[in-house]
Amino acid sequence: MAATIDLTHEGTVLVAMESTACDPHHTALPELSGLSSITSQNESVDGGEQQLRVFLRVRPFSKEELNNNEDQGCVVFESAETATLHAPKGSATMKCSEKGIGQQVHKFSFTKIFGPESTQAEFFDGTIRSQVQDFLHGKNALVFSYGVTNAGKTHTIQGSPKDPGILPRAIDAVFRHINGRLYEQMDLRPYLNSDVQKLDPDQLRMERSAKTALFSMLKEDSESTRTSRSRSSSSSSVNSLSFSGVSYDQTVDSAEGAVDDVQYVYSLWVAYYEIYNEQVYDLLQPALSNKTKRRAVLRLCEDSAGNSYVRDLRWVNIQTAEEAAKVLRVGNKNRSAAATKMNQSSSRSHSIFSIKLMRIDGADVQGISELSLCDLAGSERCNKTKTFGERLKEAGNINNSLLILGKCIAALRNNQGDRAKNSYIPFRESKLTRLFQGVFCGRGRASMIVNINQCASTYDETLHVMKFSAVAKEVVQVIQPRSLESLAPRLIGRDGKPLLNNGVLDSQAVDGYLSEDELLDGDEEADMSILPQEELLNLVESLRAKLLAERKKNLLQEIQIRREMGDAMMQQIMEIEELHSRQMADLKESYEEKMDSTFEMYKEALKEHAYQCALERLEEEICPTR
Ligand SMILES: Nc1ncnc2c1ncn2[C@@H]1O[C@H](COP(=O)(O)OP(=O)(O)OP(=O)(O)O)[C@@H](O)[C@H]1O
Repeated sequence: MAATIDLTHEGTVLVAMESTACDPHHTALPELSGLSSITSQNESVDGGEQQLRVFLRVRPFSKEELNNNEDQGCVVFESAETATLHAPKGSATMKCSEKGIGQQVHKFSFTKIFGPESTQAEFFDGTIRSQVQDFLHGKNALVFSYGVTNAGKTHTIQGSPKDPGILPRAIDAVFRHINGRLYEQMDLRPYLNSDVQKLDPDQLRMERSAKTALFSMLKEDSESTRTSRSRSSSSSSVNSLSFSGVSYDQTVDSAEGAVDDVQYVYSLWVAYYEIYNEQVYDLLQPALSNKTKRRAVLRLCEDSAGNSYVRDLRWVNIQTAEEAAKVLRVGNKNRSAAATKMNQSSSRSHSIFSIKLMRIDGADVQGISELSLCDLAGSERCNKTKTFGERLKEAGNINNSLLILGKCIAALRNNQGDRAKNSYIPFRESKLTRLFQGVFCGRGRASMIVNINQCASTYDETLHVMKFSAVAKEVVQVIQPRSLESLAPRLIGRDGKPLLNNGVLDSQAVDGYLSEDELLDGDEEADMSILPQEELLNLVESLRAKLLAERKKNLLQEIQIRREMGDAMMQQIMEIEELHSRQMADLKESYEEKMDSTFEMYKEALKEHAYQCALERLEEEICPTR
């Protein structure tokens, strides 16, 4: 079989197959059985280039899907890295190919494919386990799952209590590595993008009580669940997810933890937030008021090095894997409550669970690394969603952020083909891509998980997802080697100014340091409606004054620009006029020359004619005389 893949500049992939001699009902993936080794291809720890790792996970059919005849052999596994999609009858792809547009069969390759029989443990081992190891050694990592609704994204990332996904497994691996070497105080908290804030005793007290309050949200919940459980025996995975069910081969983690980094103790902090309708919400902050259930909108800002971070995001210090599970449960609970309030499905937002790990040596923080797991919203397109009112805005925003993600990936891929080209990458056009920018630009390693189902009814959407992933797989990440200084984060005090750095006051850092307020983006919108009335009036007044001043400035600028443009145009007109009169004079001269020469020609011709006539007349007169 031969196949050609043509990547167009819009980021679409055209795949042409010359033969389709594969069994359309073949879904087993023999090469994948017994998979337990860590994928080591394309790995680089200390900088260098590597391809973006793209993993395909295909979920099994549910009973209802099998009853509804959804199994039409749409997905065929060719090898552990290659799969083909076969358009079923009735799909838009099939209809197009019957009209001679496009192909019925599309072939895609991945870093690794995980078929319907693959277990959660196999998936973790074969995908992000190596990234978790890098994270433990100070590297940043981003994992994001992409696919249509109901394709298995949440199952892959969170899983269920009995069958935990990559997130609980990653946290378990981290605690196994730490192996009791925990920094038990909570006085070093993540700050901005990759700095650390030293909390004073007051702040520490507040931090502790905030953590207790956070976990008490679950207690209330579990009491109400207990009463409701007597009514319904089924409990959702959201409320009962626990990491205790994690079981896999831990020898690698324990061995590595025992050998290196023994001098360090570790402090672990987690945050859980979502991006819905292009607004960032903290999933660990309860609604602002019980009445409106309005949530605070968080701002996306940048530090002095241009790295994005979510301002006022709640970071929670965790001491056990069980505490991390609790944080996840609180976040899931707030997420589903907000979704119910908004009459929205939680799968319409992008949710991000971030883990920050500080390596502490004595009194110094030696390094901080971040692992983020992002469950993207379902990637189905507008025509399939109920596009009215809020839903239209929501669908537009989801599609837009995924579209921008696609554009960024395509631009990254195009730029690497021709480095001189260096075309614009629209990271700033969506919140999601602003957050991912650092990792895509070399501040860590990214992996993409592509989740698909095999249903015939969603074939066209699945094909779209696969095309997206084909572009992503072409991206080569250039990982920046981090110098020793940049490994040590700045330690910030209560006033937001740098404290001691390795025991010495860094005066240069103090001078060059911008406080968080100074770093705020001017163009960033916040949810103003949450401010009290008086503040809003003051804000309106100051904005009005600013607007008037801006208008005046703009008017003066406009007059100046108009004058300059008028002068420039007049100059141009005069030049054109001069050019035209010069051309006219040249033309006149050349026509006069031509006229003179024509006149001379006619004169010669007339002379010749008169001479001939005279000769003829003479001849006639001479003959009779003879
Ligand atoms: N690998 C798998 N093995 C068994 N069941 C799975 C697998 N993947 C997904 N499922 C099941 O399929 C259903 C849909 O999965 P899931 O909720 O994870 O989809 P999703 O892509 O996150 O959807 P949404 O975008 O709506 O959140 C769930 O019932 C889940 O348990």
